[in-house]
Amino acid sequence: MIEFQNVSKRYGARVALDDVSFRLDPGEMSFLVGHSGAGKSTLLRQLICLEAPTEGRVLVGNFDLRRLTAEQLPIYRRKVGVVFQDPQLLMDRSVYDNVALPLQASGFDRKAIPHRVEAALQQVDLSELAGVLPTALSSGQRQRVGIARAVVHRPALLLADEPTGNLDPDLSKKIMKLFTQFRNHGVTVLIATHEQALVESQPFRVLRLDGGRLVEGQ
Ligand SMILES: Nc1ncnc2c1ncn2[C@@H]1O[C@H](COP(=O)(O)OP(=O)(O)OP(=O)(O)O)[C@@H](O)[C@H]1O
Repeated sequence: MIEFQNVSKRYGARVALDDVSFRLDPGEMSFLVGHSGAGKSTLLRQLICLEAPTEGRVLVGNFDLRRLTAEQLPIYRRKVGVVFQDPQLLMDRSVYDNVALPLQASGFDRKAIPHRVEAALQQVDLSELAGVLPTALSSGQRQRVGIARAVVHRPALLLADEPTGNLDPDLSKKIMKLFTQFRNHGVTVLIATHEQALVESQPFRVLRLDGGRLVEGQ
């Protein structure tokens, strides 16, 4: 599903990723760990095509990210769901509207949108709160809205950057359970996190970056 081939990323003289190679199989779930500044977010940015590597190649499914055309980029992006530490919801729009937004923006069949949004909200156990504003939600609920928004396109790949960073341990476990459920439906999941206890409590592969080098999990 994902293959990094000798990927390096430099910002001027600063090396953020240094000759990183690994593969993730379809439906595999893994953690991306490492100290602050180790290169976790940089690695995720290559997968979202926010940046290109300085050297090396990133393959995702049938896509070689270096060779994506302008027409292929939005098609690729719809195959990738992204969850951030702060879900950055639109506070003046309902939960439903927040989750519907990516579908509306991509020109998804309008008649099919309600069904898709309801299915995504059901997956994160928020169906009953579809009509409320995010201001009325707890931080754990807001994060679940962010996850519903990330999966509403039914992506094959789900990336998360510190998705439990603002949550207490019980809520973190609940979020992890959701990721595991997506994995059980065949989604490839890669979660960048600082939370060692969370990583140790789960049976998944660990990719560890240290100063931009992949030192564990290749
Ligand atoms: N746009 C940029 N311009 C210059 N340097 C950058 C840029 N983005 C990242 N870096 C540098 O690349 C290195 C890796 O940063 P990155 O944000 O990927 O680490 P991280 O492991 O995600 O850290 P954290 O856990 O603190 O988010 C760091 O030295 C960082 O300062």
